[in-house]
Amino acid sequence: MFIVIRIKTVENIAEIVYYELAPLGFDSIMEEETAYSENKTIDANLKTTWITSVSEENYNAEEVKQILDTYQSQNLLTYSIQKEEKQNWNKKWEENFQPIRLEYNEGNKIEKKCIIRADFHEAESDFEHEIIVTPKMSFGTGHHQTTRLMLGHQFEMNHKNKVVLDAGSGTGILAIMAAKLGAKEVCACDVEDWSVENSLENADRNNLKIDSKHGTAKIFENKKFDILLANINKNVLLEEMPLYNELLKETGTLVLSGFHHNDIKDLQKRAVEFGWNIEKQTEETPWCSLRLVKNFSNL
Ligand SMILES: C[S@@+](CC[C@H](N)C(=O)[O-])C[C@H]1O[C@@H](n2cnc3c(N)ncnc32)[C@H](O)[C@@H]1O
Repeated sequence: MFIVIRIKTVENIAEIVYYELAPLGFDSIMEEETAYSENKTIDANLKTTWITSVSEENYNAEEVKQILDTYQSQNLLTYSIQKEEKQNWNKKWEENFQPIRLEYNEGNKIEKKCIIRADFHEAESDFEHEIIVTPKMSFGTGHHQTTRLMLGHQFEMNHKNKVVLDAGSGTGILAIMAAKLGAKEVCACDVEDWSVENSLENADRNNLKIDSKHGTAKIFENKKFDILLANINKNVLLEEMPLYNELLKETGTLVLSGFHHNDIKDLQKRAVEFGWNIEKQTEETPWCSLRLVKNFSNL
């Protein structure tokens, strides 16, 4: 059984509250029963119902209540908490979600890099890459800033013949991109079994093979990777950086996202402790990402 929290608030507050709940084991936050049509502009000031859940075993009632009550006392939200079976609260959105088109300005030319769409959308052949996803309960459709930040790094990195790990795969979107960019072996893991299942289904949808397992990156402790992608959250990243360090080859690249601008210093500090160089840092406010490479002068 799951503890399900419904929060009535505007989009920005929902994101901020989720940022506090994620380290307590909550999965992604999604809008319940809201279907955006192509013609409807999304009103970020509209109060809608947001839903997030945590398994009953991981639920810390006191900490959760403290977080939610702080926002409620400022009239920023109202909330309810219930025990429920896991189900696809995302269904209505999933049936209507709009494709994400990743286009970049290259001098005076627009580079149409990737379209992320569902199988019910028309194909658009002018994009260099295409990813087809049915997200169900999993995170990773390109609608969130952190996914786009991760993909942005991937487009700039050489994946040819590389061994790649997508830690915290959600839909498997980053793993699928790695395979499309020429990786010779792609592994993925997630602590939620529905995400493992979903990543395998999505890889299949894109006619690709990935080795997706249930668990943290530790499940691949006997392998070494050229590229490790981890879009999770600040606390997990800080805790697992020693593990990522172990899993990466000496020439490896680590790409991280899932943290806010205010927390970037903590991650940079940790990276320096491990002798990593910051190759690139990107931001889609308030979310950030870091691309790290091992510092050869420290070896
Ligand atoms: C923000 S989503 C990222 C999904 C996708 N990779 C993307 O970039 O859109 C984070 C995912 O990490 C998973 N997760 C959380 N803690 C984890 C851990 N310690 N190890 C592996 N996966 C974890 C969650 O279940 C969730 O699917």
